[in-house]
Amino acid sequence: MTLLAVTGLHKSFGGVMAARDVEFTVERGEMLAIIGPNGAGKSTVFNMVGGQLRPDRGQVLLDDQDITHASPQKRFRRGVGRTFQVAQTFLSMSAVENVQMALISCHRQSNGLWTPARERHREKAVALLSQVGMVEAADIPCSALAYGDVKRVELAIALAGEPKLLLMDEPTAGMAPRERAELMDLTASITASQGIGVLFTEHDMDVVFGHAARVLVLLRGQIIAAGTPDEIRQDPQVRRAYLGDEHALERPKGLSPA
Ligand SMILES: Nc1ncnc2c1ncn2[C@@H]1O[C@H](COP(=O)(O)OP(=O)(O)OP(=O)(O)O)[C@@H](O)[C@H]1O
Repeated sequence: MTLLAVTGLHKSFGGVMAARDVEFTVERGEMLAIIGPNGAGKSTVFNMVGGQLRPDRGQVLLDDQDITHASPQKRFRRGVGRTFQVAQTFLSMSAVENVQMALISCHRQSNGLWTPARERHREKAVALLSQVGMVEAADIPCSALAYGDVKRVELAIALAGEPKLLLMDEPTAGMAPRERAELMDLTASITASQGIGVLFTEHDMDVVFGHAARVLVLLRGQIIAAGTPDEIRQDPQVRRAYLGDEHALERPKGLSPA
């Protein structure tokens, strides 16, 4: 069964049609990237899947269940996890405490329990940090970690919710090129092995073409192409959309779409 099925999504802001008739699917273990020039509608589509925006029309199905009008919290409980452009960790808390907090919140145990908070879910939190290669930094405050390491902790936090679908909003923003590839390799191996579907937006074309199984290209709210990275690279309409530069999608680094 398809994990995520989006059909006929429309959203307009006043006279601006930010998304029109957007349709796509994400399978278990698949990484789908949404790309497009600035203002193409990527955030709008992303936020309609995450529940931050309500579509004017259309449907979002997760595991065949209609979540079109569910709140972000309800989607989270159904298995939609999310990471943000700027990492959302508590900087004064250690890496493991951040993951423990996420686990406590997932189990809705914020108060009234006998176990001191610092011990709750510690074992599970350490296991999650180990998955993202951060176990040795478990007791270091996030404020003292390199940004790339904070992003790994954030991935562990997102995994604490045991998502079926992970939404990643520009996951590598602000990171050095090598760290970007490492974070995405890690994400790909964890999500593929656990059958988690990933939907991500990204401006770095190395990340997109190096890590997405499929790519969706938006232009003025509409999908103009969908396919494998190779298919997208060869698509003439996509090439035109990127600055009219036919080599734009071949550049090794730092593509800035129009
Ligand atoms: N809350 C809003 N109110 C009015 N217009 C909006 C709003 N959000 C988005 N838009 C408009 O909808 C269109 C799509 O915007 P969106 O932010 O989804 O694009 P994007 O592809 O994510 O762009 P970027 O790459 O710059 O983040 C743009 O024309 C934008 O100005």
